[in-house]
Amino acid sequence: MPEIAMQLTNVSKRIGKKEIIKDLSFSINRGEVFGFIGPNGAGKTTTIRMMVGLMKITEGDIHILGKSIKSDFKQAIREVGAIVENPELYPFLTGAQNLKQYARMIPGVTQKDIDEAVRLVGMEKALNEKVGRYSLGMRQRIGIAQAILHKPSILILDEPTNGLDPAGIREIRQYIRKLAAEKNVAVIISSHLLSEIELMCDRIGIIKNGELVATQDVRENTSSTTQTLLQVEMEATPLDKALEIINEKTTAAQTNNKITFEIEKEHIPALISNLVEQNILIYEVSVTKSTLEDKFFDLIGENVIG
Ligand SMILES: Nc1ncnc2c1ncn2[C@@H]1O[C@H](COP(=O)(O)OP(=O)(O)OP(=O)(O)O)[C@@H](O)[C@H]1O
Repeated sequence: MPEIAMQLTNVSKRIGKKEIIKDLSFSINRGEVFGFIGPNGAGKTTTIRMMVGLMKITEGDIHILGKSIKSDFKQAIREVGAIVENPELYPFLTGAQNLKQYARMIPGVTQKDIDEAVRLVGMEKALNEKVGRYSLGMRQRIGIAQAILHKPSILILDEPTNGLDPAGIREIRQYIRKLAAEKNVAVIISSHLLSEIELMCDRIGIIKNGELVATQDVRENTSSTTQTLLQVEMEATPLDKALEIINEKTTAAQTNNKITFEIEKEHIPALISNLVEQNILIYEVSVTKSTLEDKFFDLIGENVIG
């Protein structure tokens, strides 16, 4: 049984008369990377601020390893590491000096803990350079190292990929996955760009207008049995004839000379050879996976993918 790291139960937030978060309930397991996705203004930051105790919960509760953030705040928050705004770092100090300085404020943190955090975010090499010379991605990684110095069970990152280039995003992804796998940390990452964090996450929760619209297992979607959209550009062939030729029960749609088949990946070779055997001229074959983005788009009903 996976251990629940964080449980939100009917969490609502009202500011004045405005209901910003509406009855949010979901849980995140240890060792899991959970993407919290939604368009700008959906309520991600508000939810995260409640998760880390920066904002009061109007109704409902959040439990961290079983401890209520409302009634047992100290015990609960001990298990949380977070970067809610940009990590606060001194640009004129080195990465190592920044971490030492920060560690001084946390009782019980040793040099060994610092070294371990540095290893986990892969910052050993640049540790003695001034932070002012770091790339944004490197700063993020030092920020993550800071946030995990006290060995929390949950790491919460609000929009960690904001402003990062693809290489920076790839690096963050790598270290976040490592943290979840090696340290059994539950990682919660918010973003309005699904494409940027899809590959980091085991599961995503989609929020819109303060409500959780859906949660979706990301792994499920990449399994080999997933239906694939196969677009074939061929000489003009009526759809029903094409379907007869390929001898497969599939859903298909036609636009001009292009037919898009929805089939399982393992059936693609047979489909193509059947067409070729019937002397149908094929000009182009391309695969568009039935991606999470399609699902996301269906759920949100607007393009917030970036
Ligand atoms: N203090 C406040 N008073 C009134 N309304 C607020 C307050 N804070 C946030 N809101 C509103 O609550 C909604 C959710 O905001 P929030 O910042 O949580 O969204 P978000 O999903 O994090 O968006 P973004 O990606 O833009 O940061 C928005 O409509 C925002 O205007």
